[in-house]
Amino acid sequence: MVDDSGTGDPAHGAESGEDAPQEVKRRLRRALRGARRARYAGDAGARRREEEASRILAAASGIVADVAEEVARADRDPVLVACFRPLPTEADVMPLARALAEAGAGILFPVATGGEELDWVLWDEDETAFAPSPADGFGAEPTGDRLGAGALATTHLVLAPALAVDRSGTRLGHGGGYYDRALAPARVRVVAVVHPTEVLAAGALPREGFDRPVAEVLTAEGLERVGDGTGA
Ligand SMILES: Nc1nc2c(c(=O)[nH]1)N(C=O)[C@@H](CNc1ccc(C(=O)N[C@@H](CCC(=O)O)C(=O)O)cc1)CN2
Ligand SMILES: Nc1ncnc2c1ncn2[C@@H]1O[C@H](COP(=O)(O)OP(=O)(O)OP(=O)(O)O)[C@@H](O)[C@H]1O
Repeated sequence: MVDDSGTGDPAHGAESGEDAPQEVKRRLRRALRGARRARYAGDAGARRREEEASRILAAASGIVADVAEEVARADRDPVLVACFRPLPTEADVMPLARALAEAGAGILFPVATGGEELDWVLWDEDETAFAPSPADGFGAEPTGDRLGAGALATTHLVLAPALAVDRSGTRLGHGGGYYDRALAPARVRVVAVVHPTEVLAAGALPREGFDRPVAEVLTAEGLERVGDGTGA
């Protein structure tokens, strides 16, 4: 039934497109990106980010211990962890990536394919060069053999970038849908990594059918379970 009452019924706004989830997400992304630039751009922002990177590493000690245990248990293929090469105003996960590599994990980074999917490259700290991605907005990405778009299905853990996460487990990314697509077929522990102010109240972010919830969120303030902690 079409609501033409003009009374402010939420269904009315949804039907006219005003509060469609994609529109709400767009507005939230704009605000969150602005807040990120204000807090993390420039010299003072870079210092804040660097100081937070060591606290992110400390907060992730349980993750590093879990991965080290998995490495000790696994007697065959390498234990893989997907990470991301942070853009200058994203939370800096590189010290954590190095710690996970030292614990014996193989670290994957996403690369653009030119299409709707991401591909994944295995990182070697001493050998792998990062070069600017040919795709807009992707930042630097590693050069090297590509493992294929399905690589997350074989990972032990995915550290996912986000602009924000809410306490029901909904993750808001940059809007490409890349992580939602990559995670759709993968039953894997997903930990989003964001700045402390980007962990929002449950329900603050709209969730659509294809949005893949996360089980945990990692910030400089700690590692927090969100939703029911299973990523459901
Ligand atoms: N460090 C890092 N690497 C990453 C990601 C990330 O979020 N962080 N990605 C995570 O997926 C992928 C790249 N993400 C991208 C996501 C969207 C757009 C993009 O062009 N977005 C549009 C629409 C944004 C909007 O609707 O607000 C745009 O900016 O015009 C580009 C890259 C892979 N690598
Ligand atoms: N599993 C999927 N299969 C096909 N298309 C998808 C899937 N998931 C998301 N999309 C498409 O991607 C678009 C962007 O999704 P969304 O706004 O949730 O991105 P995001 O989660 O912020 O971005 P990202 O995952 O790259 O960080 C959606 O409008 C949808 O059309």
